[in-house]
Amino acid sequence: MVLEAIKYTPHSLAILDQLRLPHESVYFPIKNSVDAFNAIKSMIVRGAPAIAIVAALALAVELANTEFESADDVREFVGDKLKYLVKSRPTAVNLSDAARKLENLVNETEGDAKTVVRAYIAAAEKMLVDDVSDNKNIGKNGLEWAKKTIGSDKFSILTICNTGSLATAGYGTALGIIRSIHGDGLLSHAYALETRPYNQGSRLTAYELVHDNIPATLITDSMASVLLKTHPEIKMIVVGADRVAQNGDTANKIGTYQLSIVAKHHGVKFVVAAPTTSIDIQTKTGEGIAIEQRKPEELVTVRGPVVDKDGKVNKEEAKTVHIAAPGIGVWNPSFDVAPAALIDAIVTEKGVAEKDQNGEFHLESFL
Ligand SMILES: CSC[C@H]1O[C@H](OP(=O)(O)O)[C@H](O)[C@@H]1O
Repeated sequence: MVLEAIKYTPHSLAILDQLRLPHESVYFPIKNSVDAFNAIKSMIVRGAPAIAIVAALALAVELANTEFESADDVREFVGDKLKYLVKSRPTAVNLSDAARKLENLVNETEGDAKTVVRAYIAAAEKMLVDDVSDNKNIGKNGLEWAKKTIGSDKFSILTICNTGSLATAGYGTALGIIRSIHGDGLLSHAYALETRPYNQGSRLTAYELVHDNIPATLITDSMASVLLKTHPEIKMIVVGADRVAQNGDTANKIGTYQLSIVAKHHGVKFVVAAPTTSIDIQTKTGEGIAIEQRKPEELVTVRGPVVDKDGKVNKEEAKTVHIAAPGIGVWNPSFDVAPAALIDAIVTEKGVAEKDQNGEFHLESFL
């Protein structure tokens, strides 16, 4: 069975509720832009490519179920809804990139209201299809780069957060590279960071690795340094991206920056996997990337199914528990920035970006 975060048919959209994974697999209906905004904001769906696609398709469903007097009414409606959806999460560029492309499309499409609606829906549906093929190309390009750079012996890989089928339309980006390296017989073992505080690693990446029967081990974020020190077979850290600046600085899940430092110290390749829709050529460096601050409750509470006295997980009963001293201050940035200087390669669907002899990336050639 293929893992599907997004279920779409013309006029209807449902997303896998990622707040209930890994213990429950429940699809959540999305009828319009408000449903999509709330699902993205609350992280029922998350992952830079996935939130862009869900936003685009939610508006497609809403348009298909709305009557318009004129083409200009459609254009105004689409513009307003996309501006609203972009506000749901600020750091990942995929959402604002998709919104810009879709707004331009409807403004450039001539004809009556139904023609403009049809053009929007076709473009949104193409994003869903293109994302999966882009991810498979990222996987292929990452595998070829690994063979060239690391060699043809089996090796192990460490990753953070969730960058798989649950963060995209399918296959994944960084986890897509792990899938491709595993599929080629070159993967010895995958290590997944639990990725506090939202636990995308322990809840989502672990779920995908078990689903695909990929040999893997879950570790806490604090174990990453000593794991590299004691496991020389780990030759690569591969991470996703929420926004890659023009110079290659990359915003990704909180904890990524320190992995780039640890990788450098231990001589491990640090690789970013990102579709070109994650590259923001207008933002010159990582200094220009807005970092989303999330609410303290995500750090001081944990929700999950109750484990009864004999260790059995009771999926019928979920509880939220408080795990910090009441009254303590909380800092909860959702992302940080790995500097281009510590990144060995940025793997896209169009090829692999590496730094020139001056230590500079040239990402514009991939757009
Ligand atoms: C291919 S997913 C990219 C990116 O999105 C995730 O963030 P979040 O789970 O908060 O949406 C994480 O940073 C992934 O690396």
